Amino acid sequence: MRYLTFALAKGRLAKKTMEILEQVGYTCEEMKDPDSRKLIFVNEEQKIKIFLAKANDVPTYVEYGAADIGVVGKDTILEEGKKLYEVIDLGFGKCRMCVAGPLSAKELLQHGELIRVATKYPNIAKDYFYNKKHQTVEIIKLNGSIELAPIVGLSEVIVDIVETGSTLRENGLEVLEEICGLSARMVVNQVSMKMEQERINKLITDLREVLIKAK
Ligand SMILES: Nc1ncnc2c1ncn2[C@@H]1O[C@H](COP(=O)(O)OP(=O)(O)OP(=O)(O)O)[C@@H](O)[C@H]1O
Ligand SMILES: O=P(O)(O)OC[C@H]1O[C@H](OP(=O)(O)OP(=O)(O)O)[C@H](O)[C@@H]1O
Repeated sequence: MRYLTFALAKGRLAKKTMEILEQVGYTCEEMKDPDSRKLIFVNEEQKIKIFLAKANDVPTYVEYGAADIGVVGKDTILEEGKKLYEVIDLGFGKCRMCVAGPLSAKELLQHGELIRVATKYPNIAKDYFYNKKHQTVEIIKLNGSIELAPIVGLSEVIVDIVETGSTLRENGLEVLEEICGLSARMVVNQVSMKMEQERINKLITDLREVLIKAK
């Protein structure tokens, strides 16, 4: 039997991802060592390999088939636009992709003004403003602390993730428009879906059962 390889997003989603995989019987004890610098873990018995990668890179590993399966946020899937199958909404890592800014920017948005939009997600922002709202905007790519942009005058609004809303609140910003809801998803390589149909379908069925029981 060939190894089934999982690419998991490190960071916020990693712990819950490992927990849910354990609930369907996939384990990698070695991964739990916090001091380990090892990048990939093998479970010989279960014929699986698991590696943690930067969230943005997970769709790339899965598209090229370096991983059969990936677990990553819907925001990353939308932003990366890779060819893969999205098979399950895992229900954790829930948050929203929003346009946010000071309340005064609401009018600029409503009047379709040529505004500057700072974001870590240029493709999601372009799709929203160009294709859905038919509004011309200038997109400015940033890599973090996006909420700073309207405060220091880099942009009028931002497109970013909102979970509890604390970061916006503490910086005098508000949700101005909601783009979409987000959560962790399982994605599958298109060839693996055919070649490893039986094992992957069983994994999907088992995950669905775990998710239903947890409700
Ligand atoms: N409050 C939140 N902020 C950011 N992401 C969140 C939040 N809540 C849930 N998520 C989800 O968790 C995923 C991973 O977030 P995480 O911060 O670990 O990665 P990242 O944003 O790629 O990290 P970084 O670029 O800082 O390394 C996001 O892609 C998103 O789907
Ligand atoms: O609504 P909240 O619960 O406040 O969460 C949202 C914030 O969390 C994320 O930032 P992160 O912590 O990943 O840091 P970053 O800005 O450096 O990406 C996101 O980009 C928001 O800034």
